[in-house]
Amino acid sequence: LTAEMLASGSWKTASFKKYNFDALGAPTMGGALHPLLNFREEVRNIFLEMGFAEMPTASFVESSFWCFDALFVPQQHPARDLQDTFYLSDPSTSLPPPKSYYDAVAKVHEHGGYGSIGYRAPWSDEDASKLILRTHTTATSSHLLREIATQKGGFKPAKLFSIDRVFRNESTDATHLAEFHQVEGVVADKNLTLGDLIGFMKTFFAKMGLDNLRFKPAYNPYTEPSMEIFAYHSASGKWLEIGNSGMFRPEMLEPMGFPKDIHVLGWGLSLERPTMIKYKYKDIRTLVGHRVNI
Ligand SMILES: COC[C@@H]1[C@H](c2ccc(C#Cc3ccccc3)cc2)[C@@H]2CN(C(=O)Nc3ccc(OC4CC4)cc3)C[C@@H](O)[C@@H](O)CN12
Repeated sequence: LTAEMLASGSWKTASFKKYNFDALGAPTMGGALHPLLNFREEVRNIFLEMGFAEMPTASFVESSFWCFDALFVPQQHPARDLQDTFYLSDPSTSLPPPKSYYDAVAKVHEHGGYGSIGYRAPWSDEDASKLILRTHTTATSSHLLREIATQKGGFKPAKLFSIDRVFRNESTDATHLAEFHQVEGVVADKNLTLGDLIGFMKTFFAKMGLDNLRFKPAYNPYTEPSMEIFAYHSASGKWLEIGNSGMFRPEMLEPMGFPKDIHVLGWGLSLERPTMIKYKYKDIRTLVGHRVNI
């Protein structure tokens, strides 16, 4: 039956086969979650079943103060250079946090304190106020930790996680983009030890199917001791670097207002690296939709 037959009236004399009401319609292609968002849900569920609460990570823009200074990252640190960090031009600066906290951070950088000799370099208010695209979700952790340390009713233990986009001014290639999703777990409680950090990571990574872990001493400005984490990946038969971790330093926690016996541990990894391995992507740019001439 066509439009012409209807218009000309020839349908009246035409013979048609019996209408098959049982015929199936054309198969419709159902939608699917993007692999990255699929894996993000898997990681979110791992944290939730470990009793962690999700941090509010909506601010991609942060001040250098919260992304670096509050974390005791020195103002001369190369990570703060233009080739590693995206700086905003308009607006280019932010308002400082409450003066008492700001001054405590400036003091520990310039003169030390809490057993630390500090960086003994002149503090720059201008550097601390510069607005950037956050280079790690640890910037959000520093906001939340400050809130926990100063909340009404005093400190209460916390288990927090974040999974969101971070931005680094890096050249792109098959495994690096100028942005990626960082996954971060943070625990604040009385007298936490390195053993607790290792225990949390063993539980977390075991839920990702990584049981055989090794830890290697590393350096972060905001954690001491710090460790890189490696896992034996049976599918590839290789040891893979799967993240970084450490115990946040007193030079960061005490200016925030934490009592001396409250320790904070943290660990982090990316979302893209495991997703690429799980879904067998060779090039990260095909994972996130950049046009790639492979
Ligand atoms: C600029 O690079 C940063 C990113 C990203 C990363 C590194 C460190 C942190 C952190 C942290 C931290 C430290 C202390 C306290 C709080 C947070 C977060 C993300 C991954 C971290 N990495 C990473 O994700 N690797 C990884 C993770 C899981 C995985 O699972 C597969 C099924 C087997 C495979 C690989 C390690 C490397 O890929 C590394 O080369 C790239 N790293």
